[in-house]
Amino acid sequence: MPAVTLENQNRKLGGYEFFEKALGSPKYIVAPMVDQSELAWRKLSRKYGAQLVYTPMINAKMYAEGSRKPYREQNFDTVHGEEGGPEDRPLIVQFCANNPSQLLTSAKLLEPYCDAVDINLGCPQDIARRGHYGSFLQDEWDLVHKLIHTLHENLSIPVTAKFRVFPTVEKTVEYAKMLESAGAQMLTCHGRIREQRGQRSGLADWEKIRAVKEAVSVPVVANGNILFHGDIEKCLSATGADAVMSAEGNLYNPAIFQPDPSAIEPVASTSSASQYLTGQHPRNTHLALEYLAIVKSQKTLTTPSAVKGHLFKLLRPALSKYTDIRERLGRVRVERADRDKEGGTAWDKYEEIIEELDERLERDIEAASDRTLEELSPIDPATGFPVLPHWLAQPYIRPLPAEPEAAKPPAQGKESGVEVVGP
Ligand SMILES: Cc1cc2nc3c(=O)[nH]c(=O)nc-3n(C[C@H](O)[C@H](O)[C@H](O)COP(=O)(O)O)c2cc1C
Repeated sequence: MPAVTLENQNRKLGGYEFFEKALGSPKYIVAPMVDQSELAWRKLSRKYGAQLVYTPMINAKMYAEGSRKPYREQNFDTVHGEEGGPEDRPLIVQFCANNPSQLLTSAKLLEPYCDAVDINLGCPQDIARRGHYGSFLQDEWDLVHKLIHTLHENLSIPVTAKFRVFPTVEKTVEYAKMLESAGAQMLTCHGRIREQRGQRSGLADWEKIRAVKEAVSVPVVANGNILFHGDIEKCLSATGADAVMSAEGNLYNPAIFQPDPSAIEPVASTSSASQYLTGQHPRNTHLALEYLAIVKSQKTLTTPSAVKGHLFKLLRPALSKYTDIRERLGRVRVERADRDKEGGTAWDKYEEIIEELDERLERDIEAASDRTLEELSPIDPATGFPVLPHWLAQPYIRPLPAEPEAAKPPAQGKESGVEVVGP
């Protein structure tokens, strides 16, 4: 383990100094997302207003084991200079780990390419239970302390942590204080408990995030319940947090952070869609084509599963109407040879199909040209949220589960829970 040098400790920014000087006081943050917050997506998100982006979670054990070279290449490409390069900053690299020395080995390898290293303490999935990481470390405070403290003592850049809340405010606050005392220089608080996952995701609890923010001195990022642009300010004022982080909202609409300057004044009536239409909702086919152009322009390879995942989420509203296109997109296969060529023929095939979809959307837009966006966005009685026209990027809102946890009214209005499909 490398020694703690005075030079390291002196150079290192902490807390708000780190937040302001190294990160540029970001308010809009894209979450770490396995197979979805990859370089190409980070670039698209930044173009549409994201001010800080996390890498997908990297497994520190596998990354540390140098023999598994493909794992390293697939998870952070240090060869082509794009990942962590000037266009990819500020950037936080996230690891999952349960072994401080493996974590340090991996973090040291990527330290030159990012502004901080984050530890995933929130993943609730079975894979995390089996791998003994994420939210399953919530009961092992000594280990969590050690993971954070090891990076705090030995990296030249700060360590941060992303965690889920506990069932009680008291325990949540105590945990957050422990993370801070271990050396975390920024905390991201996901306002759902470990059991809130999959169909039982329900709502994030912003009051617990507020309690954390009030209890610690380092910057706090609020995560959960951000579906529309308007939710950002609601969240910031309800939690007092320094920034918001979006995962699913960003995947379905990477422009979620951008206000729409032409938006009409929101009407204070719950039956009106206007209160949700204050942000930008670009045409989804345009976003998909823009994303593919980024994928094709890079030397860094994007995994076929990441590309497919993004296209299906972005285009979801349009594909629900044009199911023949959905089937054709689903049939596109990416051969190994494609992946090694620049771009690859599969990306061209996707483009061709999406351009055809775009022509259909163009006709639909023309046919609806005499109607306002609000008129075209009826409220869905099942969710209480508007459904925008199928050509626009928009959140995917699932009805809340009929479980008792969903019966709890949100403290701040009508924010809905979304089913979390990742860690
Ligand atoms: C596709 C996907 C992948 C995710 N992967 C990660 C991950 O790698 N690390 C992590 O800490 N959280 C991960 N998450 C959880 C999100 O970062 C976030 O905490 C959660 O989705 C709640 O935010 P949201 O309500 O904005 O979706 C993932 C979520 C999704 C939807």
